[in-house]
Amino acid sequence: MPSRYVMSIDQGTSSTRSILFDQAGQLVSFAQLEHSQHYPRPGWIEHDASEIWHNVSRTIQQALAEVDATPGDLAAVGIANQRETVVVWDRRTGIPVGPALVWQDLRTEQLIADLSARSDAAVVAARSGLPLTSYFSAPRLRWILDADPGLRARAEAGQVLAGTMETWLIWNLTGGPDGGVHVTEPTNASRTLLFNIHTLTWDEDLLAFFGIPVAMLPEVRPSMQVYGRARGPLAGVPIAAALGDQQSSLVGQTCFDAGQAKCTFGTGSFVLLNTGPELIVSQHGMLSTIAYQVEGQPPVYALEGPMASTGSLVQWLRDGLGLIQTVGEIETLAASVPDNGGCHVAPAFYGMFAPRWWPDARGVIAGLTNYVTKAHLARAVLEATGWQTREVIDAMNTDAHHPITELRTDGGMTSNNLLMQLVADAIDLPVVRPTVRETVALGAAYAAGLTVGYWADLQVLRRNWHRAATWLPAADRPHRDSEFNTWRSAVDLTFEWTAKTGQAQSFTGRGPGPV
Ligand SMILES: Nc1ncnc2c1ncn2[C@@H]1O[C@H](COP(=O)(O)OP(=O)(O)O)[C@@H](O)[C@H]1O
Ligand SMILES: O=P(O)(O)OC[C@H](O)CO
Repeated sequence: MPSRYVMSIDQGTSSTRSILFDQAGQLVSFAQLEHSQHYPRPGWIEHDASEIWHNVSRTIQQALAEVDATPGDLAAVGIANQRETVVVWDRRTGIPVGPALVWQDLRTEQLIADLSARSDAAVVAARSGLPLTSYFSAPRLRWILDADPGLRARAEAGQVLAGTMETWLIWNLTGGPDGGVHVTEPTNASRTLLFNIHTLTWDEDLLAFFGIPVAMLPEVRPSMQVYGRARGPLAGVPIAAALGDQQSSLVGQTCFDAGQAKCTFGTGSFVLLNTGPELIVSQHGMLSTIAYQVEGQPPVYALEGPMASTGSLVQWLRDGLGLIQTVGEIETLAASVPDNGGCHVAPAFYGMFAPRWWPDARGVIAGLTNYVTKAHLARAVLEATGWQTREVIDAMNTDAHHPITELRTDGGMTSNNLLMQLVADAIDLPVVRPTVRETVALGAAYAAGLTVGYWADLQVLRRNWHRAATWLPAADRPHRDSEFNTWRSAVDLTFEWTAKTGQAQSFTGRGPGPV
């Protein structure tokens, strides 16, 4: 009997989902488990990699059980994962040597400041396509090595292994200490600061710059390739693709052509623009990254604009301020007023990411009068996501040769129709939501299914994509531009505040200027 499904494992920042998709790209079963977030000190965020692996195993079993499927019903499994989070583990026991350090973790700020001051620091952006910030993996790996005196020697001897989440999961899925395969692929490798995006290899100079022994790093394979066959609950199923979760949603949205773009609006939000075979070096604070690589083919590149604080602000209104009971309530509250009442939110809770890369900036609410109510504040929070998206899209359209003509969207925030309209207004482009919302998981399923021939080609996948709703921009452009400029002035204050007061944990003094 032909295989009925492809499984996708979406290992995200707050939860893990295992999902089965059928040939039409429709979701047929779904299992999800959250894992703990550990905050041992201000700015530190850790995950327990063993808990995550346990959750992966459980959700696989639940997703299969929901439709009475066995591994024999699966053509392949693909993995999409939170990027930049790193874990180091013992090759012989499979036990992590410490917590996984999460992509939002800021503990390496001082290390970054020291490295940035070096005369050879320019090599980092030139080879990796990324600015030297604490967002990416290498400084965290260095921190782990420095924190444990015996660890470097064990790493050099190949006794401990390092990886981002897809590497950890593939190693465990293929047997762990008993023959596990230690691999990564370019979408994840290109987020480490150690990977040369021109040659698609670990870069000797970058390894030396960060002091990372290559012996602990995984082998880099294409994003779409059979890495091995699973053992355990997926026994025998080919593990046929891995993609960083944001690149995975680009694939799930079938943005296969240069000029196609998507934004995933979640805790943070991420715009990716497919730039085709062309590696574009941004002059405006965007990241150059790999979109995906099919086995035997050159990579497809992308420009990316990550925004650190979007959905997390909505959670803050709920949990920090108690202004709403559920995140969904923000829409009704914000829609109860026609505008922001003069108030603007500059969302630098974890610094500002693209296009500014101001790690030390902290949030500002500007324009307060006693006319401003919680409804205005709620509206300003949603607008802040729209304005950040506009900054990113404006930058991409200046850098890229194929301008963005519409934005495909997914992620938890897209259930908010008012937000979708505010984003369309802000970017002055149509915003589209597809019928299948689990596009991160769908992308990894598509990638794995393509590898094993479950789907014939990209054209078949394009036909699976269907528009559920479209928001067109409102006409009042002069008013919009004036509001955007006012918001930008509020964002400028976020840097000035820290510069003048030294309020951040470790103020590095890096601010306005080239990335
Ligand atoms: N109706 C809504 N309006 C605004 N924000 C929302 C809404 N529903 C969910 N969110 C936000 O979306 C985020 C969760 O989205 P999700 O895609 O599941 O995130 P992640 O993958 O980053 O964990 C949360 O930060 C939450 O505040
Ligand atoms: O797991 P998510 O959806 O929060 O995405 C995290 C990103 O991959 C971080 O770069």
